[in-house]
Amino acid sequence: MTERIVVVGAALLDGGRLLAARRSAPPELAGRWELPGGKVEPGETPEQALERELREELGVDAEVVERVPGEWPLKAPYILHVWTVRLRPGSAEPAPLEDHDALRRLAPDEIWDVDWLDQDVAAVREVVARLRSTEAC
Ligand SMILES: Nc1nc2c([nH]c(=O)n2[C@H]2C[C@H](O)[C@@H](COP(=O)(O)OP(=O)(O)OP(=O)(O)O)O2)c(=O)[nH]1
Repeated sequence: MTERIVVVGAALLDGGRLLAARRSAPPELAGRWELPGGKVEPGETPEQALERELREELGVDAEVVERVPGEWPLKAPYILHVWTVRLRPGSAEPAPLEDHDALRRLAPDEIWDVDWLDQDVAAVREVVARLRSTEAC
C-alpha cells in the first residue's frame, strides 16, 4: 500500500474571516498562501497535531472544532485534511512566527485576492462554501 502522510490545515475563522498564511519556505512554495498547519506526527491525533502546529507557527492557543469533509492530494505522499478551528479565550493573536512571513484575515469577498498554493484551491473553495452556509443559518 502506498504510504500517505496527512497534513492538517486550519480553517481559522474569526468574525466570518478566514486566516491565510504566506509561506516563507521552501523556495518552491515561498510567497504562496496556504492554510497554516503541518504533518501529523506518529502517535498524534490530527487535532493534537493541528493545535501543536498552530502554537508553533502562529503562537496561538487554538481549539479544533470539526473536519471539513474531503481530502486533497498534495505532493506525494502528503494529503491535506482541513479542520475548522477557533481561538480559545485568552489566546494571543496569530503572528507569523515560523514558516510564514505574512498573515491575512480574508473576508468572503477577498478570499481569491491571495495567490493560494494550487493544491489548496479546491480545499479553500470547500471552506468558503461552508462559511457561506453557516452565515445563512
Ligand atoms: N501546512 C500546510 N502545508 C501544505 C498546505 N498545502 C501544501 O501543499 N502543503 C505542503 C507543504 C509541505 O510540503 C507539506 C507539509 O507542510 P509543513 O511544512 O507545514 O509541515 P511541517 O510543519 O510538519 O513540516 P516540517 O517543517 O516539520 O518538516 O504540505 C497547506 O495548506 N498547509
